[in-house]
Amino acid sequence: MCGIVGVVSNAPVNQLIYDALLLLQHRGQDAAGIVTQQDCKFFMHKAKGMVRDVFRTRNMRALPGHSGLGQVRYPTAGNAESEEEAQPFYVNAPFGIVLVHNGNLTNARALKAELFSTDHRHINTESDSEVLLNVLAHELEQATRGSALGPDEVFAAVANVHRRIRGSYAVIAHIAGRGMVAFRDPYGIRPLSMGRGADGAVMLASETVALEGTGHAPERDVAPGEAIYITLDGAVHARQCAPKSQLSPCIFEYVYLARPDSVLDGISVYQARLNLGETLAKRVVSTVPPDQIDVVIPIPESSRPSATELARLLGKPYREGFVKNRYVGRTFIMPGQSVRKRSVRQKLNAIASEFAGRNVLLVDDSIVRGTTSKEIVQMAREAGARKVYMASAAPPVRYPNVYGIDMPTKEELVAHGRTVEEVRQIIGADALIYQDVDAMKRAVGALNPAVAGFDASCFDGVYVTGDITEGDIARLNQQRVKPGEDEQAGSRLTLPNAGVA
Ligand SMILES: O=P(O)(O)OC[C@H]1O[C@H](OP(=O)(O)OP(=O)(O)O)[C@H](O)[C@@H]1O
Ligand SMILES: NC(=O)CC[C@H](N)C(=O)O
Ligand SMILES: [Mg+2]
Repeated sequence: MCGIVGVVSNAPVNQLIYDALLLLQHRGQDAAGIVTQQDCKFFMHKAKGMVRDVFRTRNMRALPGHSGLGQVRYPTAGNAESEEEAQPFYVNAPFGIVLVHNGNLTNARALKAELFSTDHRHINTESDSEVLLNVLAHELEQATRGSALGPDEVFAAVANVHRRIRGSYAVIAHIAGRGMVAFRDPYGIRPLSMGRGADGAVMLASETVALEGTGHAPERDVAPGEAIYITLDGAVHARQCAPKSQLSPCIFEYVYLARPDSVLDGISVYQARLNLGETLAKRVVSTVPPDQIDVVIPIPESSRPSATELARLLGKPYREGFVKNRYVGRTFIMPGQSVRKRSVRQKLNAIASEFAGRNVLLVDDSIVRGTTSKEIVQMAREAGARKVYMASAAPPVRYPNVYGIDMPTKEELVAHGRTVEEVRQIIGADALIYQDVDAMKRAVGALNPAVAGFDASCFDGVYVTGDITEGDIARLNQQRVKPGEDEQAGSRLTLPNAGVA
């Protein structure tokens, strides 16, 4: 996951995009970028780092114009270390296009070869998003041979993009001097919503929190397979561009990725987490007799809604036993296991009085590598807890994700190939209670009957696009550039980071 935003307005948009990116920071902490457009020229600044660190006043001043895009990156393809892979990406022909992408293409390598041999396009990074931009550019070029660029040509191009690319993609692209096009993959794996400001500005963003937080009333989601084309005068055109589509969003958005105050595809993330707490309560009761639990303690931040509901249903006090250092980011989306491990202790500290002599039920939204739960169980014991039970609002994470969550190999997942009892021993808890896969799908799905199903592949190994083999998973992992490898690769041309204008 990454966070993306695009806006067409009749006033300067640089601050608006910055504010929206701050509201999407939880979706990507590695790099950030903004591009604006004025008089058919793009102005861009992007770099590694969090939004606050990437943009200084001088950078903001150099982003004029009434339309633009932004992105916060959480790398899941290519090279996490590379500044060049920060988004937006730019291509000069046809028209001049910039693009931001949330998701992960599963056929990027084959497309890269095809782009070179057939379309004669050169890709200069390892990023799947640069591949995606070039496919779109090629298809726009084809669609406008002999005709001017209008909604029909844009939609024809997007239809061909759907034909060529595989995987997950929520995309916003800006065509210089013309308009902005947004589209989602035919399963709607990654989210994308549209809203409108009182002044008529149209904004697209990964989550409704970015719309609301910048004064844009959420209007609707971009449908799976649909494309929306907004011309620079603010006129909105929409068309279904995929031959077949079926709304199957990534369930991990509701479990962990999205902010609880967002509504994605008609489902309140907060309510989804409450529901998960409710179904988890039933599992807890059948595993640990309630009279053996003194207190329910959440592991901040994402588990709080589930933990409150769980405590309420068990009739147990809900207490804050861990305090989060708000200046440390989300640990799961940090690159590299050693930094993640160090960050858990930097991020969370126990309030000893909440643990001393008590049987505590710790609640987290999910256990992925087990980094957090292992540390936390130990911290609870060090703080004097008598018994430490652990409950996860999500089922065991057993399979790699190929759609934009950084879980590339099964070996790194603590529950892969292990029984619940084996995981319990590893994290050192006195009991471990996981959510059930079907119960999770029912708990979230009940909130919008229009959702056909979910991509829950990291829990059940069923990949919603239906075309993923073990070999694909291994190949996708191999294609990622690990820290340190890029320097050895050596000869890649380094282009300037900013200022395509
Ligand atoms: O088993 P692990 O590999 O440790 O991953 C799971 C943990 O990571 C996430 O927390 P994170 O600190 O990223 O964010 P949060 O503050 O939103 O909970 C998630 O909420 C779990 O606590
Ligand atoms: N998680 C994402 O959405 C990442 C987008 C893209 N695959 C990248 O790695 O930059
Ligand atoms: Mg957490």
